[in-house]
Amino acid sequence: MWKRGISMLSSSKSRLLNQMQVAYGFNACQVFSTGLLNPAEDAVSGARRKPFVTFVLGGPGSGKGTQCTRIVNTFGFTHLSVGDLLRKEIYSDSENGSMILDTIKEGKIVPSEVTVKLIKKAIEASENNRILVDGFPRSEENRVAYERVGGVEPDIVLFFDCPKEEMVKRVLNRNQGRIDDNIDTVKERLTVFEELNLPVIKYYSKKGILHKMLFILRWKEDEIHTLSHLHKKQSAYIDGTGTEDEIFERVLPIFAALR
Ligand SMILES: Nc1ncnc2c1ncn2[C@@H]1O[C@H](COP(=O)(O)OP(=O)(O)OP(=O)(O)O)[C@@H](O)[C@H]1O
Ligand SMILES: O=c1ccn([C@@H]2O[C@H](COP(=O)(O)O)[C@@H](O)[C@H]2O)c(=O)[nH]1
Ligand SMILES: [Mg+2]
Repeated sequence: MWKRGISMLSSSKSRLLNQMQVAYGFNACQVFSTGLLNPAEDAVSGARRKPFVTFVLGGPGSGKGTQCTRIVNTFGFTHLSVGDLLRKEIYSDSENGSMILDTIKEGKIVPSEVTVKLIKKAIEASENNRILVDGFPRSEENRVAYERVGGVEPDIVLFFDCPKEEMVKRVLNRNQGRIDDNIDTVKERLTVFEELNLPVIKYYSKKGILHKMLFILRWKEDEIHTLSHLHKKQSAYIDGTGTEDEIFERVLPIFAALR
C-alpha cells in the first residue's frame, strides 16, 4: 500500500518531500517504508503493539482535518476523524444515530462512552501502528474516559490555534453539506470549545506533551506567562493561520523524528 502511495505522489508532493529531506535530514521514501515496517502487530510474536497516538485538537474550522491529510500522506499515519466516525453512525442504523444527529446539530458533545468505544474499535481495526485521532478529546470527561479505557495517554498532542473570526469564515465557506456548518451551530461549537476543550488543551500543556503554547494568547492572556515559563522546553508553536502549506511547514518538525 505504501509503495503504491509513493508512485502516486504528485510532482509537487515529491518536491515538498525533497525539501523535507534537506530541511530535516530524512528521506521521504524511508518515511513511507517505515509505515510498512510499523504495522500494528509485532512481526515475530503477532502481538498487538502499543499504538503511537497523536491527538489533533483545535476549534471548529481550525484546519485539523486538512493538516491530518497531509500528515497521513507524509508520515504514514491512519487518520481517525471522530466527527466522521460519529457521522457514519448516524447513517448506519445504530441505536445512537438519532442522539448523535441531534447532538451534532446542536454543536454539543456526544457522551464519552459512545465516542471512546468508536475510537477503540477503529484503533483495533487499524493495521497501522501510527494513529491520528482528530477532534478528540473534546472535554476533560472525554479525556479521562479515554485514559480509563485505553490505560494510556497520547504520545503527541497538536493544537491548531486560529482566531475565531477566521474559523467562522472557514466553516461557513466549507461547502461540504455538513449539518453543523451554519452560523448558529458554529457559535455554539465555539462556546463549547472555549468552555470544555480549552481545559483539555491546558491539561496537556501542563503535562508537557502539547505541541502548542501561544494558544493562550488568543484565549486568556493572563496565563501566557505562567504556561510558557513552565513548559517552554517541550512545546512547539503551531499557528493555525496562513496558507495550508505554511501551516504544514510548522507541523513537519514535530514528526521529523519518526523515520
Ligand atoms: N490554512 C487555511 N486557509 C484557508 N482555508 C483553510 C485552511 N486550512 C483549511 N482550510 C479550509 O477551511 C475549512 C475547514 O478546514 P478543516 O475541515 O480542515 O477544519 P477542521 O478543524 O477539521 O474543522 P471541524 O472541526 O469543523 O471538522 C475547509 O474548507 C478547508 O479547506
Ligand atoms: O469527540 C468528539 C468529536 C466530535 N463530536 C461531535 O461531532 C461534531 C463534529 O466534529 P468535527 O470534529 O468538527 O468533525 C462536533 O461538533 C460534536 O458535536 C463529539 O461529540 N465528540
Ligand atoms: Mg474536521
